[in-house]
Amino acid sequence: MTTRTPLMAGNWKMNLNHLEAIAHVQKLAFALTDKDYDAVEVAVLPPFVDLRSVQTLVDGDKLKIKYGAQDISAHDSGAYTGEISGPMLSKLKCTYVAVGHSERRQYHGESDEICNAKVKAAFRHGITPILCVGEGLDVRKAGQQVPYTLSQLDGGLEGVPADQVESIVIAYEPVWAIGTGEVATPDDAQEVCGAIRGRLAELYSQELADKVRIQYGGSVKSGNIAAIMAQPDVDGALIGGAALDAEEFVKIVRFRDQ
Ligand SMILES: O=C[C@H](O)COP(=O)(O)O
Repeated sequence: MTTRTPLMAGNWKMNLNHLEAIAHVQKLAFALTDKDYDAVEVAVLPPFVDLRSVQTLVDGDKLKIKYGAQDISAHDSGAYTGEISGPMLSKLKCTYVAVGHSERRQYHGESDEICNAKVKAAFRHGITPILCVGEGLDVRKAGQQVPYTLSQLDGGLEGVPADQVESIVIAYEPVWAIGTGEVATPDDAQEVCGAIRGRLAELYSQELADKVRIQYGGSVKSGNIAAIMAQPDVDGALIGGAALDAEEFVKIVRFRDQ
């Protein structure tokens, strides 16, 4: 019997300016009820430039919605033009930060070593990393999705102690399913999410592995979320496109009603 609270996190990617962000979070706040928040943790990951506006709204209206960033610098300060540090995100009271999203790995050359440094930077400043892992189509076609993803997991967690890892969130996002409309089957999601939990048990302990939330991400919508959430090792979703539509995101949060 799991006691893990599902985490539904909307990764807005490079969408919604700060004014649109306010309107969007207001729509979510209007629709979501205490019953929703009791059942599911709800978070949004807006672009950096929206975070102060979202923080002001969440603080001012005492909203239960959580928020976080889409990336974090591995460094805490200094001559790193364009980067945003852990102390800056922590000052904005970010609960979460995505680390190693496949779009960061693909377009910004983020290696497992960089992701590992970013995981450590997040923990250093009291922010929970959502470490993203997952294979591309070539790896999936070769049937190597489990070893490939576990190797990313190992790299991302290198040297991270158990007392931090027990609060981490892992997002399994098969790259071939991101923004393509191609959803992994519930069995595909379970295969890799189950393997991730198994690996956490090997690296740390079964007790720790049972605490860690593992999300699925990749073309999640209200119509497919219930079957994915029915899998024993899937504890939520990292939602891209569908999170930009407030009504659709709320339906995903209410996956139990589907
Ligand atoms: O972070 C979210 C994932 O990349 C999934 O994006 P998507 O729901 O648009 O496929």
